[in-house]
Amino acid sequence: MGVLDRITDPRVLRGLSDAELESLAAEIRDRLVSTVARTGGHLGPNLGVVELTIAAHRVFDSPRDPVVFDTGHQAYVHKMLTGRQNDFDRLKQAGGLSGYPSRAESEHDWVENSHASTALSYADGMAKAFAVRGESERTVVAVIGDGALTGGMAWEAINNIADGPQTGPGRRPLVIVVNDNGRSYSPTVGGLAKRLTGLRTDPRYEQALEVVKRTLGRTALVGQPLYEALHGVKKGLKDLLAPQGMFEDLGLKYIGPIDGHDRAVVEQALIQAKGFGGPVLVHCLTQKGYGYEPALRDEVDQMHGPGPFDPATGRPAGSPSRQWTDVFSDTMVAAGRERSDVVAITAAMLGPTGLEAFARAFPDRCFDVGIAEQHATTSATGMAMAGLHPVVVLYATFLNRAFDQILMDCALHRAGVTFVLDRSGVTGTDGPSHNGMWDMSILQPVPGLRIAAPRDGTRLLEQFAEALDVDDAPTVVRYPKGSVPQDVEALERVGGVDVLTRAETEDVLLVAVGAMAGAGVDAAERLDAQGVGVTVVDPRWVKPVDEALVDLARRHRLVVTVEDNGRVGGVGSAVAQVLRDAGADVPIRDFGIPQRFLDHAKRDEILADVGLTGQGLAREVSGLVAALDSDTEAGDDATSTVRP
Ligand SMILES: Cc1ncc(C[n+]2csc(CCOP(=O)(O)OP(=O)(O)O)c2C)c(N)n1
Ligand SMILES: CC(=O)[C@@H](O)[C@H](O)COP(=O)(O)O
Ligand SMILES: [Mg+2]
Repeated sequence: MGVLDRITDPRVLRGLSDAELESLAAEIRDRLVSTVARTGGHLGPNLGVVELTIAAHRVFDSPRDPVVFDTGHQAYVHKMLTGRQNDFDRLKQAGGLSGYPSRAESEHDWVENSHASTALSYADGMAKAFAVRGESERTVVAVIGDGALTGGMAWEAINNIADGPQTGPGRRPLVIVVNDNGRSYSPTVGGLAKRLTGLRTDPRYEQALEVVKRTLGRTALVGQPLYEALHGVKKGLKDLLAPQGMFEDLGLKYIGPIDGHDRAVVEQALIQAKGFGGPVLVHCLTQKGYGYEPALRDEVDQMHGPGPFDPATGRPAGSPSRQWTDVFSDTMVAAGRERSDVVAITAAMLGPTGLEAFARAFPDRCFDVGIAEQHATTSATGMAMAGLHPVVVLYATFLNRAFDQILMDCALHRAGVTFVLDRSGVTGTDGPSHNGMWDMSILQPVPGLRIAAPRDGTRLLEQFAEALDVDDAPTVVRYPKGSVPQDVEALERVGGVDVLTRAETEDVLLVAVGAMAGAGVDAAERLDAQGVGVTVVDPRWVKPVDEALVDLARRHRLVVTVEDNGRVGGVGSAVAQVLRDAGADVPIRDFGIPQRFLDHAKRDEILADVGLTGQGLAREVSGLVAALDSDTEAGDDATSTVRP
């Protein structure tokens, strides 16, 4: 039985010897590599926080002292130390452990969403609550990466935290642990990163670490006295310790920089920080992928989030088929060659969004703004105002936080900005906050904005080109995670709508949005075998709704829409509204993702579970047609049965 198996509760950590703690760290790393090699997941980030997570759980009393992880992708070690090590082998599997903290899994998990730069705000709120409740002996710990620190919300929180009372009954003990590994996926960008990274590249960096280590190790001081001691000893390195000045100028106490892989030093720093009793920032220097050579050697992203891989080499297991992202990557490079006004913007996700090739080909026309989707949107609007056609490439779910910028900055100015949303629809194993299931709902009210949902790679290329030709309104092109399907050729085009199948009878008009075309065609074949005639169409541009759908609808007994987006306020709702406004009295039923947060599982498992498959759709539509038939026989109003 190893040490890890004995950790039934984080308090057990306090009784371990240094040797046992060393062994524990090694066991955790082995478990991380062996499990993630099978399941896929955030290997690099978690290898980088083994020591600091052990230290945090030895010094603080979770869950009474909340330990909050920004983004949460680096909480696997926390899960192992809070009694879930034996469930770890089912990481990210349906019914298994979530890849992020989960309140349903453990009282030690406070925050479960995985959108970056939020931890300090949660922590600020918790610290304020403890002060109001007279529980200022509780300390809130927030672990935040250098990448997440490039998100604006983190600075809104720091502005508040630094302003809080440092002592007395209303004090708010809050320890910010900056896990600074110098990277998001790729090296972290921006002025802040340069100040933080400056430490690593300056030859006096080792001296700084040594100074802090000696001071921490030698003194029994805590709180203010320690702080003075540290400050005084380091003042000779003041210009090197730029981050210290930056945070202190804001009124935030700063301890560091320290070696985030030296557990004893991290513990001493946390003990001193805890003793301070107010808000303190502990700056840990770590390496993403630490302790696993293939990750450290991975120059792309230090195995930030690999799929299954060979643990001996770190190389991917199997060869992935062509992904939607690959098609976009090639399309974007071609567009860059054709038009010098086309530029790209990424929010710290150059690789995952397929922009690396464009960045290599056009280094001066590709901008990484850090994890800052709101800034990306309005900066792109500025670019469009000044004569460029910017392409902002995000995961669909991360667009949510830039809604006001899209509405009030981009659309209000009719700016020709193109948003490319990868990971739209159900993503699956990354859990509820990563599904791209809201974009075609939240963007419906945006005046002038247009949305394209390509059904395959060829249409992605076509519709992206059409989007680039729009210079007086924001355009959106959205596609899902995973392999790009075989092309689905159209029989004809009616207005802007592609007709994909025709039948002898025009019973059902099935409007299949984007990647749902395959399921729509499959459903049509199944229904045809039951004698139900289905015309499947792909609207291509789903906003605004193409008027051609009205005439097509009038020729059928029933209209069905299907989209890889939330049902509420989605394309189906918009089509129904257009049909109503046109007086097209045809029953309509819309299919989409139900309005709930989806537990993690594979994309196909979830799509089957919510009925967004050919089989599921055929079953539902068959029932609707049968209801129409019985209504017709009974002479009832045919719409009474199927109107939503
Ligand atoms: C709002 C938002 N944008 C983008 C992402 C995608 N993302 C997940 S982790 C990550 C990098 C985080 O870097 P850092 O905070 O330094 O943590 P590390 O992985 O280095 O431990 C990004 C960009 C996200 N989760 N949330
Ligand atoms: C934590 C985070 O937001 C990203 O790392 C995300 O998990 C990547 O998702 P993909 O694996 O779909 O690229
Ligand atoms: Mg980082």
